Amino acid sequence: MTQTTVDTNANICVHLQRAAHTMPTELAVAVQQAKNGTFAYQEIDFNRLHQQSDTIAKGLLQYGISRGKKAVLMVTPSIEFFSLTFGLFKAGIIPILVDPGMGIKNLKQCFAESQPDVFIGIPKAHVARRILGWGKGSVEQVINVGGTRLQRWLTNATQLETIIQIGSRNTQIFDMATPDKDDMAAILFTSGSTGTPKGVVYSHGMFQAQINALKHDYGITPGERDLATFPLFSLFGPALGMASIVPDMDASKPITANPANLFAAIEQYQCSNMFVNPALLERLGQAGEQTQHKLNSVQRVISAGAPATISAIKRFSQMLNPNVQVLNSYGATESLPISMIGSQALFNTSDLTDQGKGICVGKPISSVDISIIAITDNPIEDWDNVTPLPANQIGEIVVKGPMVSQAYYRRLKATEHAKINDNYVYRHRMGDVGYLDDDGQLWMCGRKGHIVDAKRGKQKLKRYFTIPCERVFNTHPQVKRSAIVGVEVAGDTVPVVCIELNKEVVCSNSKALYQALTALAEQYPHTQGINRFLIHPDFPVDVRHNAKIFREKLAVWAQRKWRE
Ligand SMILES: Nc1ncnc2c1ncn2[C@@H]1O[C@H](COP(=O)(O)OP(=O)(O)OP(=O)(O)O)[C@@H](O)[C@H]1O
Repeated sequence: MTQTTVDTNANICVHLQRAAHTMPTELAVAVQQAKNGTFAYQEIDFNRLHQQSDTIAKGLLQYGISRGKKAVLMVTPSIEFFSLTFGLFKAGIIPILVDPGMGIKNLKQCFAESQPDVFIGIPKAHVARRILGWGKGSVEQVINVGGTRLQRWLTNATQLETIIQIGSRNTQIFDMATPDKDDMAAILFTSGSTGTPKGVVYSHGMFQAQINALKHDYGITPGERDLATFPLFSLFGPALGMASIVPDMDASKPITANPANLFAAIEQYQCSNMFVNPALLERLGQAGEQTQHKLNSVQRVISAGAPATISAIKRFSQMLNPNVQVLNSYGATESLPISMIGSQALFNTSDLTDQGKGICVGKPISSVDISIIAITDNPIEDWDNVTPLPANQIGEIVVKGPMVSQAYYRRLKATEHAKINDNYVYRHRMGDVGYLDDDGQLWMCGRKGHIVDAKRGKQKLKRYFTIPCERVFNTHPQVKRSAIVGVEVAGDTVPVVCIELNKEVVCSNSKALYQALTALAEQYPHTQGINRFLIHPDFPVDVRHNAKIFREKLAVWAQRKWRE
């Protein structure tokens, strides 16, 4: 490997190649298998991972899957998942990554839209593919990973072992694909919390920028060990010279994870880094509190994907050594990470959040430019026609930077609505609203599509932003969480706040609670006028984060309730 190859090739695998040369026998990936309280681990070092992914790349190409083809990858985190993904990148085949947690209907839509040429999956995925017709009409080759003899037979697919055999027969040194930084590297689907998931086109340059951010803004160094609970992030480990330790859990439903498995993996490998989403942070924090568990090796915790509550971070932090921070990251599939705030600084903002100032998501990551613009549902073609809003004014969050995606896959309308041309580089409209404060910190005030405009007939009376309103009501001890929605009453649109009760506090009288919440609303100008509440037994939320409230569903429910 020459230095020139590394510098001029935007393929993420050059980092793996480099690690294979500089630290060949160091651990790259360990995968845990838990059974009745005992743990086994499968391990692979950087050199073997590099070799194995080379072999798979050769095998895939020789098998007839040419460069530029698109391959759905539905493989659970395992050694094979890592070697396959790196193998695909090396071969120049574009992986399509979907979260199985998004549900059958959404998955079908994702496959119809992304038109995969190849389907690579575990037996369960193949059985679903065959029954539900996923990829019918576009998929030409199917490859199965793992399973029992019967399961393999049911898949009616070529086995990964066959691909490896084909690749092994070719003993020539493999030259990985050398894409340009703007070439498509992968298609990643959003979680679909505001509608149908959208395929985000990832370029090699975006992955590169994410790796840079992890190195420079998060301070990750080679030789570290990461408890990898999210498949995409776990891929960055080996690219950073950091080992990914994969615990035995269902990554698409983190809330169902067994904390004992995760604690054991951290202990076994003395993990210095953890990537956890807020749902898992909450679950692990509760378990840690019960058993007085300590995570002595952990030096850094990265939380991303959805807002984490201060109480959950505080509880979790009790397991950490003093001065170890939970780094809260803000971003979206389309652009990640955008900003970050450490837990110490976050705790100092909690009073402002409770008063309705939004959630502080910190300062921009280096090389990211954040602007706030006037809220509109229309497409904006050119940045030259936009005047950003001054500090402290709520508007749409717009971002620019090397990790910002430039388009959705085959979704012209969505691309038109989300991208703004700025001298041939596109800025991304996050679909969130918020503001920048005088210190340049970003405050999130909710999703644009969830704003409630109170109206008399068609005339707008007042605008309510979700997070600033809801956080005021959430300070009431009987409230676990709340969600504001718009309901039509006699031709007018009125704000209604749905309440999920805190089960630890008994609520004997809903009338008294509503009175107390109305009085709370009257205390702040931005919540004044809210006086309708409904108690909901259990908010519909996304499975991955257990935090993103499906407000569209709640609005329908609230409308029906109001009519009853
Ligand atoms: N730290 C954070 N604090 C508050 N909200 C966050 C944070 N991180 C992410 N989010 C929210 O999550 C969104 C990104 O989530 P993701 O990319 O998974 O897709 P989604 O928005 O849930 O799905 P879709 O775009 O299909 O509706 C952000 O736009 C923001 O609303």
